Amino acid sequence: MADHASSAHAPLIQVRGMVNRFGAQTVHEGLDLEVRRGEIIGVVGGSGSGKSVLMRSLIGLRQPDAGEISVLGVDPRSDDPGERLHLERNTGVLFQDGALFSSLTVGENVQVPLKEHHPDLPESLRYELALLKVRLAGLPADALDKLPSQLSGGMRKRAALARALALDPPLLFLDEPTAGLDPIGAAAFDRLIRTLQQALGLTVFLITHDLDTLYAICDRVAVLADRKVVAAAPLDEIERIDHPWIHDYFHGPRGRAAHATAAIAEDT
Ligand SMILES: Nc1ncnc2c1ncn2[C@@H]1O[C@H](COP(=O)(O)OP(=O)(O)OP(=O)(O)O)[C@@H](O)[C@H]1O
Repeated sequence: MADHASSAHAPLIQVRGMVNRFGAQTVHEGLDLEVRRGEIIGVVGGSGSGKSVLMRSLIGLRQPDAGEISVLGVDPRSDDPGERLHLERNTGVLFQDGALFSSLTVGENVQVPLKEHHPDLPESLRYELALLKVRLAGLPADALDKLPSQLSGGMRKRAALARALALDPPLLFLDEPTAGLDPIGAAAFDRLIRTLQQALGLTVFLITHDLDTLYAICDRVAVLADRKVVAAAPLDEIERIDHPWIHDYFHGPRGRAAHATAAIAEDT
């Protein structure tokens, strides 16, 4: 494992010159990105700009065509089983659709990573840990014994978050966590992520289309356009960048509304 992973100041994620192609289509061409320890970085970009492909490359589900990636000091596609295990144990992932096992209860879903990585844990302790994560994700204890189909969309997201937190990972990947939630549910989920990030010292890589989320909880925003990250900076800096997609996104009607909501939230 690379030594720089242990340095408190080293970026937790570093991408250099990444290329991703599907046949004749080039999705990323020379993409660079750094994610700093302890930040929530919001990743935005038009539909098809390659946000999910970027995330899949970072969690080792896709081998980029070129470039260097380091996540927690290791290459996510390393052949070394120890390095792969290190990544699996230290990253939590919340996929867009939650990706819960539909035939397992919420409690059993949360216990899946515990069983896989800590098979020697007594069953009673595994149950207690699952209960803790479910409560941490803001669900009532009785959600533990329910099937995902018996929960609302917002509760399913929380259950998936509980599973992502099962192994106490320092790094969390969230793909559109508030998609499909009503504005009040989305704002509550944003607050939950911020609270957990602060309480647990998490680093969060968060793909979103939700401008309210960006204004509410992101420390920096990375903008994907033109097949790369065209800017990664705090929102106030991003808003001032002269780029057509950034301008349309942040200064269109939805951008103005989100800005106004954030200003009101700050005043109250
Ligand atoms: N497995 C695949 N095979 C072929 N093309 C793919 C594959 N995965 C992604 N792509 C293409 O790569 C491009 C980027 O996809 P990606 O899902 O990363 O976009 P996105 O920015 O996450 O979009 P959205 O905001 O709509 O979710 C798209 O044009 C998509 O069709």
